[in-house]
Parts: sequence; structure tokens; C-alpha cells
Amino acid sequence: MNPRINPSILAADFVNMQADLARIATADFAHVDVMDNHFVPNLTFGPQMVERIQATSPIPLDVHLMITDPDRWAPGYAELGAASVTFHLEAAADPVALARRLRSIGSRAGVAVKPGTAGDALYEILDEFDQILVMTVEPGFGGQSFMPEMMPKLRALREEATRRGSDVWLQVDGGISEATIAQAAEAGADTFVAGSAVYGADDIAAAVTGLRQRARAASLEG
Ligand SMILES: O=C(CO)[C@H](O)[C@H](O)COP(=O)(O)O
Repeated sequence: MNPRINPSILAADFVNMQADLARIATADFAHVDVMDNHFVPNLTFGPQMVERIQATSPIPLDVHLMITDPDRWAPGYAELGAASVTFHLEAAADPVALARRLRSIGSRAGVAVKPGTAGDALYEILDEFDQILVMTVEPGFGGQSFMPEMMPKLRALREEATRRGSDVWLQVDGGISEATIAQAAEAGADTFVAGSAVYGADDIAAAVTGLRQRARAASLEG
């Protein structure tokens, strides 16, 4: 497994975004949290800002939409050129139609599930997605504690993907650090979002490398 490390720019300095994007150039994707203060009780930014981030980022964008009515808004983020667009299963009226639309625009289609949402709702529609995001905190804020109780859901999704011969990426987001990443890797995650653990480090490139190494070692053992 070649783990992907996606720093969450929720932990970046919003008024020095260009510099903070440059600091994560050795990572795989910049994870961009779009929050609308409806689906989650926090507000970040919308398409105008994401368009500028897309133009400025040295690495592709992994957009995570924590918004209501993604059926209406998600395609616009794919049209901006985001490499992946992930919407929440809980918010989408027609997840399959939306995933197909995102793929038709040229973006990877992702679906996210909150901690209280079961993963098995996705089994029958796994092939419609390029990545599944298992939230390991309640979405809305950075700096929260990792929820190890999400690992059975992640493990079951990995087993189901393997059983179906699916190459879907399994992503985790929330509380990922050097102390927690191994658990998620052992349970089957291959893509790791980390905000505080990356932007809070003195040496960001070393933090990205450290997370990658830990995930790779754990996935080999797991
Ligand atoms: O989606 C998110 C919050 O909803 C963030 O991406 C996530 O919380 C990352 O922050 P940290 O690594 O500090 O937990």
C-alpha cells in the first residue's frame, strides 16, 4: 500500500493560504473542507475561494463538501478542476446520480459517512465511487479526538471492497496523527486526512513523511 497523505487546509492560515499551500507540496492532495453552517455548525468558504486554491495549489485538490444539497452544488467544484469531490451520503438526494455526474465532469467521485451512519448502506453502490470517506470525528471542526470505534466500519468496508474486487480508496478524516494513523491503516484505510498533525508541526515535510511511513508499516503488519 502506498498511503496518501492529504493535509487539511482547515488548519492553515486562511489569510496566508498561498504560502500554506506551498508548505504541503510534498503531500498527495490538499484536502479542502467546504462547510456551509447548515450541514455542520461551522463555515469556511465556497466555490470562489476554492477556484483560487485550485489555481494556487502545488498539489491536486481533494474537496470535502460538508454542505446541504450537494446534488445542486457539488458539480460546480468538479468543474473548477478538483481532482476529487466528496459529498455526504446523509445530505445527498440521489448519491448514485451525483457520483455519475462528478465522474462525467472528470473528477473522482467520493462519498462520506458521519460517525453515526452505517457503512453497509454503501456496499451495493461501491462501484459508483472512487473513494469513501469514513469520518473519524463528527464533521465540522479540526483538532478533535480520533474515534477508534469507527475502525470496525472501516474494516468491513475494506473487506467488502476486496470481496467485490473494487479498487475504491478508503479515506479517514479527523484526529489523524502519528499516534492514531496506524490503527486506521491496519483497518484498511489508504488515504489519510490530517490537519493539526501537519500544520501544527515545525517541519511540515517531515510530518507528511512520518505519517506516510507509519501508515505503510502498519498496513504491512495489518
Ligand atoms: O473534516 C474535517 C473536520 O470536519 C477536517 O478535515 C478534520 O477535522 C481535520 O482536522 P484534524 O486533523 O485536526 O482533526
